[in-house]
Order: sequence, then C-alpha cells, then structure tokens
Amino acid sequence: MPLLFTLDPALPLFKPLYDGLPAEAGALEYRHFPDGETYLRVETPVAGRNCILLADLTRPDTKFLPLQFLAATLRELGADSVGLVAPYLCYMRQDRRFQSGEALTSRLFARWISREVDWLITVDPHLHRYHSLAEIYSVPACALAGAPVLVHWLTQRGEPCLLVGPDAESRQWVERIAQQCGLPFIVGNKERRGDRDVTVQLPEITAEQAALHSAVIVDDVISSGHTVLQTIARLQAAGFTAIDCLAVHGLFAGDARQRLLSAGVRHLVVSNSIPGAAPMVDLCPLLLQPIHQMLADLRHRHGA
Ligand SMILES: O=P(O)(O)OC[C@H]1O[C@H](OP(=O)(O)OP(=O)(O)O)[C@H](O)[C@@H]1O
Repeated sequence: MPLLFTLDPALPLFKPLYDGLPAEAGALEYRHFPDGETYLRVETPVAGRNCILLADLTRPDTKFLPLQFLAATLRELGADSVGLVAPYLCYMRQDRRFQSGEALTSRLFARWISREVDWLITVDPHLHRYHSLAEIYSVPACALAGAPVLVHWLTQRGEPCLLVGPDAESRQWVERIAQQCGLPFIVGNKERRGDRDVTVQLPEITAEQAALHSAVIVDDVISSGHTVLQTIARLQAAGFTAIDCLAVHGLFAGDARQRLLSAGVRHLVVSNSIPGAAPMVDLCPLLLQPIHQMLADLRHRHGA
C-alpha cells in the first residue's frame, strides 16, 4: 500500500484521498526553528515503499523548499518512488519571456520539481502557450481537466444560464462544459496590461441570451479577481441580474474574494484544490484513478 504524506494535513483533499486511494498516512514531524529554518523528520519507515506527496503550491516561495527537503529525505531513506499530487500547479503563467531578461520561472520550476519526484499529477495547470506539461516537465506529468466537476455543479444547480468565458484561452473549457450541460455560451476578449490591469470585452449578447438574466463566469484561476470583475461589469451592463462564478482554482490574492462578492457575484464556487472559505467542488474523484495509474506505470517500468 502506498504512503500518503503532506506537510499540511489540513489540506481539504488530504482526507478524501486517504480514504479513497487506499493509502497509509505517512507520519512526519515538521516545524520551524526560531530562525525560520525547517525541521523535518520522517517517522514512518519508507524503505521500499511508494510515497505520494499531496502539496499545496500556492505561495510556493515559502512552501517549495520544505517540499524539496521532504522528497529528497524520502529518497535518502530508501523510498521506491516519490510522486507529487499538486492540485494547483504554481509558476505556470510566466510561460515565456514577455520582456527580455525575464526569468522563465515556469521552466525553471518544472526543472526543479522534475529532479525531486518520479511523477506529477495536477489539475488545469494553465497550459496556455505550452500545450503539454511534457514540454517543461521531464518526469511523467498528468494534467487533469477540472471540467467534469464543474459540469456536475452546474447540472445539480439545474438553472438555465449563459456560460461566459472571459478570454480566448477559456474557450477550451467553456465550450466543452456548455456542450455537456446543454447551455449557451459566449467567450470574451481580454487585454492584460498589468497584474491588476485587464480589460474584458464580451461579444454582442443576443436577446435570447439576455432573457436568461442568469450567467455563470467560468475560468481556470481567480487570482487578483480583476478578470472576473471586468466580466461582471460587462454582464451587469448587459442586464444580467444573477451572476455566479465557477473556477477551478481560487487563489484569491489579497481581498479578491471580498471584492468579487461586493461586485455582486451571487455564488462564488471553486474547487478544493486550495484551502479557503469559498464553497467548494470536490476534485478527489478526478484524482484517484490517475494516481493508481501512475503507480501501475511505475510498477510496469520497474518490471514488477
Ligand atoms: O484574477 P486575475 O488576476 O485576473 O487572474 C486570473 C486570470 O489570469 C489567467 O489568465 P492570464 O491573464 O494570465 O492569461 P494569459 O495566459 O493569456 O496571460 C487566468 O486564466 C485567469 O483568466
């Protein structure tokens, strides 16, 4: 049976994964010395075992080094393999040098992760200018689509609505979700001038679409919230009175969540990829089979 480790047992996906895999929970002592450096001790014997690390990679600059220590220590202690389940994969948006001299952090981060683990599973990792994680990750890396759980939420809600993708990139998931739910959709056009400076334009809304009065904005990530705020403003100007927002990853930088609610979002729903206060849809059913598959592939590669 594999061992499931995490540096943060309060992660919303830890217990569902532990219950669903099945796996044995790996015990750790993890704390910080008074100067802030990490102390880590692996308490469960790991020699000859397959280890799965569940990690929250939001604000990765403080979380990545402890994760590296853990992965490297598991290997030093004889683990057969170390796999990473990072439902939200950080450092995917700097996917090219937009200006000369910029650090290509997506590629550098991928190189470091690929050194530490045998495989990676994540959900909707902002594959925009990259088409596959294999372009930057040198270990088997599986990018799952969160769409099925979003479809499930929309289907259960059962309210006719217009689905709205804020930008060209969102077409890939909005179109698929709309087809599966039998709902109409539109896709906007976004111009980003800075971290918190975006403009979203929506195509002309037909009388039939406007008559729905209800819209659901669908996106992969909410960070500063400005993409969604712009989209809300355009929808309100078009007469929509019930606006919901459905996203896979709710980063909610700063006061983004409050700003969205103040702007009039009725339901703000994200997945349990990231701990937070928003209502959540559960990614666990998506993750279980791919984790089994990664472990089976490993056994196959090792000739077991
Ligand atoms: O909440 P926000 O701060 O607005 O960020 C969230 C938005 O950012 C991402 O797209 P991005 O603008 O990075 O698209 P790009 O890949 O085209 O640059 C993402 O797909 C969201 O639409």
